[in-house]
Amino acid sequence: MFSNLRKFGVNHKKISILHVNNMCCCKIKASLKRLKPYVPLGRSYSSPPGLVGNDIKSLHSIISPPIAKIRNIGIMAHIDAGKTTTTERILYYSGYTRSLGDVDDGDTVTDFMAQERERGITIQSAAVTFDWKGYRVNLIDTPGHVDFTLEVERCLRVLDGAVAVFDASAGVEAQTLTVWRQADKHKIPRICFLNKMDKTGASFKYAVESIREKLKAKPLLLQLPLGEGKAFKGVVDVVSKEKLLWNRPSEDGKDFERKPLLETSDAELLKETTEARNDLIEQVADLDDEFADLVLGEFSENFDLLPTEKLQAAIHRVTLAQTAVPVLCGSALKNKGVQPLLDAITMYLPSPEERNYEFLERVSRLLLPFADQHIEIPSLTAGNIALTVGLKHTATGDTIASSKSSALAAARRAGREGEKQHRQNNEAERLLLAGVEIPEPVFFCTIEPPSVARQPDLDYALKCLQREDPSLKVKLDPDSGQTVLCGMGELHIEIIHDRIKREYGLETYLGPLQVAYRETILNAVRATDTLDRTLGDKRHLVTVELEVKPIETPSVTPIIKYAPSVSEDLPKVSQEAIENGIHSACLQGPLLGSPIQDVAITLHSLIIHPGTSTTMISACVSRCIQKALKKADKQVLEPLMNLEVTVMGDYLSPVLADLAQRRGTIQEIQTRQENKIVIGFVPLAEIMGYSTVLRTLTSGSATFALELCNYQAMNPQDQATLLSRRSGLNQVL
Ligand SMILES: Nc1nc2c(ncn2[C@@H]2O[C@H](COP(=O)(O)OP(=O)(O)OP(=O)(O)O)[C@@H](O)[C@H]2O)c(=O)[nH]1
Repeated sequence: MFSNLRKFGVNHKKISILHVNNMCCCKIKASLKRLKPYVPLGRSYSSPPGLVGNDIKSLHSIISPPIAKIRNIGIMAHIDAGKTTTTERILYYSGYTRSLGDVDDGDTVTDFMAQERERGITIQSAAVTFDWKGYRVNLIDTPGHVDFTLEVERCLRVLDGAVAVFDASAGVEAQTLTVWRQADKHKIPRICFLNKMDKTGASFKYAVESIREKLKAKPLLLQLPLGEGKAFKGVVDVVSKEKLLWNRPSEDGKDFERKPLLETSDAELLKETTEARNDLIEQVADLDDEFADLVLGEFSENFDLLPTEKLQAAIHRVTLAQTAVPVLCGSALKNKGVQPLLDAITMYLPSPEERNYEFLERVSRLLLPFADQHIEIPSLTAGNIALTVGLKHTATGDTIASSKSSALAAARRAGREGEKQHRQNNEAERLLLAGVEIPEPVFFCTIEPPSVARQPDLDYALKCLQREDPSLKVKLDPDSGQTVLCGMGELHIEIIHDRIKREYGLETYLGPLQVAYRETILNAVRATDTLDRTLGDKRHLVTVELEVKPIETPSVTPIIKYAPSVSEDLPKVSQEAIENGIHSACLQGPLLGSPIQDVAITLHSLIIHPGTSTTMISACVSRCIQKALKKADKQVLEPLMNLEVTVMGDYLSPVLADLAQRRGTIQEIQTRQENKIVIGFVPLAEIMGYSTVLRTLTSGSATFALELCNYQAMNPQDQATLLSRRSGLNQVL
């Protein structure tokens, strides 16, 4: 079957012009190597629906469904909420797999990287495509761990909708807030799935309240649970007033009963559901004028007569407008509630045509993703998600346009809009996908190849990994010449190290993991410098006078200003040379060699002897800034993390005592059933290896989430300790 497909790909050399909204979302690098017709790992897979023999018609129908029937969605959540398990059930019920994968057994489809299977977590997003009741769903499972936030963001920008999965016993957790904010930024319509309803402590009411309070979202309760914790056996569909019970003997949850609620047998439940439905109708009518007219007109006397389809259509519009979020519940692990979630995805989340993209592209090779398997396809219509290979210069966050001129035009328009700081005209937004916001790395360490001869191999591996993951930064230490890896967290760097070994066959050595500090100054200083060199028969002479001063508003890059006398007739090349000099000087502060931030630099005077090279101008400016910085009162800034620890009440005291020793600040302690949620801040330097300590302190019962809050000034005592500790290390780095 697959060989037929490939033959088809080859016979259709004329590659179609494509209208796609993004081509390079996931795992492109791996695709060529992994184009295998058979699936390893002993899992049983069904053929992608519709692919029978060499029936080209059916092939067309699977690769080109009508755009209204396409759903591009992501699954997002806090770590361990159950995204991968839910995805596994989705793939099974849609007929994509023939057996149920299990995160805990390490045999899921979407967590296919070795590191993901070993650790039971998602690291890289995986895309899969399946059909459900005549709809094509392109689904991306995104990671929940905070170290991989960028991976989530790069996916969100190509999605038309998302399912936010929650642990129903925990409600909204720290990372849920982060991904929710990211989805807000990309204006992604969402539905919520309260998973783990079978877990002891699961509470539908509590989880819904936390969505309302913490996410400031309006939940639309489309279902009510039938039982909670061990008693959870199904759901009530509030829209259609039916009960859905998974009490059949079949273990896999494929078969379930769907029955209308009856006055005779379910009087109490029917009453409760009718009330919930009436509330839902009122809520939707409040948000949608078209529906309000209908409800207030024909059906004002009796909401029961309101047709289900009308209510569903209104919920779809409200979801698309992002004025409310539908909420469903279930237990992916116990195989309950996943099919209604699939129905809701197709019914309430938008198709690409409802999301207003306009794209035109030409690419040489197209692949349809099935997690780590890929099938070559000849063409694709607008609104789909597919992969392309062989792009040498693109990196995560790029938008591919049809031609250089249209890309330039789009970039110009986007630039103009950026300058205006408002977006009344949405044109650029439609032409350019929002770039990903790359978080600043907070950790770094040196990395060395097994031998000097393998340095080029290491450089190549790091270059490829960086294109895939821009939150990984690589730099060269100017003093030692060593390669330095900068990443989002301990786990992030560990995984990169592991990938270099597995995917590029290089056994590298990592130096100790260090916190990425920053530096600033506390007072304004002026400095003058002259550089006078004769190289060959040419004299290079520059004299610079400048001022460096601290600024209130945080700014990672220096603010550059010119005194009027300098700016008058400064040639563009000299200006570029000056700015290069400023930027390079600010990369290495005088205290720790860390980047300088929150400063403004004013150039007061500049005398350039004719014939002086731009390199010499940059060098003189850079040296003058270094001189000024040395004279100033200096301050180390350290990364401060938002910390949320979930701990059983009995273990609260040792956790608090430990945090006090780590220079932690506690903001709030909340109660969530029998758990305490400790919310506060802690300097990153104090929290390295925290998971092991927390496990010991709480007998493994606590979990925590960390996220960069900001960079804050260290107090003089801590700064002095750090400087004396690092003075030896600075010789090396
Ligand atoms: N009780 C219960 N456990 C569940 C349920 N769904 C998932 N789990 C368990 O929760 C753990 C995490 O599940 P995953 O599916 O890996 O969660 P995830 O959100 O994909 O995790 P990351 O990808 O690492 O963010 C596993 O041990 C699952 O077996 C559920 O419905 N009920």
